[in-house]
Amino acid sequence: MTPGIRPLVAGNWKMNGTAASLAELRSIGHGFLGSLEAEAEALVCVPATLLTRAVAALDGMPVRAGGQDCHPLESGAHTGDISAEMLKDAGAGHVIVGHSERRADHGESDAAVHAKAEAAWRAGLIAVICIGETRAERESGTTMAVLSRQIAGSVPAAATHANTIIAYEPVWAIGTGLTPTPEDVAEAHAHIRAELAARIGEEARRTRILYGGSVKPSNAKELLSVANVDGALVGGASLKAKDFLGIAEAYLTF
Ligand SMILES: O=C[C@H](O)COP(=O)(O)O
Repeated sequence: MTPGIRPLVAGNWKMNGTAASLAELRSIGHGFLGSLEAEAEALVCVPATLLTRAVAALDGMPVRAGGQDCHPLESGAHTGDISAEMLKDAGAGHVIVGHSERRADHGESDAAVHAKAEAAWRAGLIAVICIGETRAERESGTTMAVLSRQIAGSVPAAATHANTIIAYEPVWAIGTGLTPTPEDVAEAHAHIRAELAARIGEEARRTRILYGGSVKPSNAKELLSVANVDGALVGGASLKAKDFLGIAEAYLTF
């Protein structure tokens, strides 16, 4: 947690979900009404096929819907791609860019992620920029250097607390049930805050830095209480309302 920063619990449904999943989304929305909405903001980034229906399902509830990727350009001959403007038009408020699965599956470079973050801003979306080291990088002791390189390459210098959220996701912790120790999370988030300050100045103090990677109700309190952890980016556990709400409920205990 960071004094003065309102936490965000964000879900990433990845390539999961059909119309039948909207009931879970509505349960997430209902669950945030009242005491949870007082403590934290909520976002669920759904597949593009569900976005308009997700926005409708969450109408009147304190949970936003977002996208999972965008093309750098506004429109054009790019079969299968979706622009930030299209996500905005569908009702998104946020878009994830540079998730490690996209960096790996689609060869996205830091420069590509940088361009996507600027595209998000152009469309009026908040960019959730993902960074994080692989297992090999962790084991070779280069985690902090990797994070520095990714921030320098992926985060545009015009980033502000209002248009950007950083998500620290150690690649080896995603979907594995493994998590870094609280001490390791603290070290990484403090490093990210310092590197952001060097890049974007004062804005870094108010910019959210989420932790992602095997966050569950059982470890949420330990991870979310770490200094400079301003929320979570949740994959698998965001698919079930009970688990997602169980994670957010950590904020009722601080
Ligand atoms: O975007 C979310 C992350 O990749 C974390 O996924 P996970 O919670 O399934 O480990």
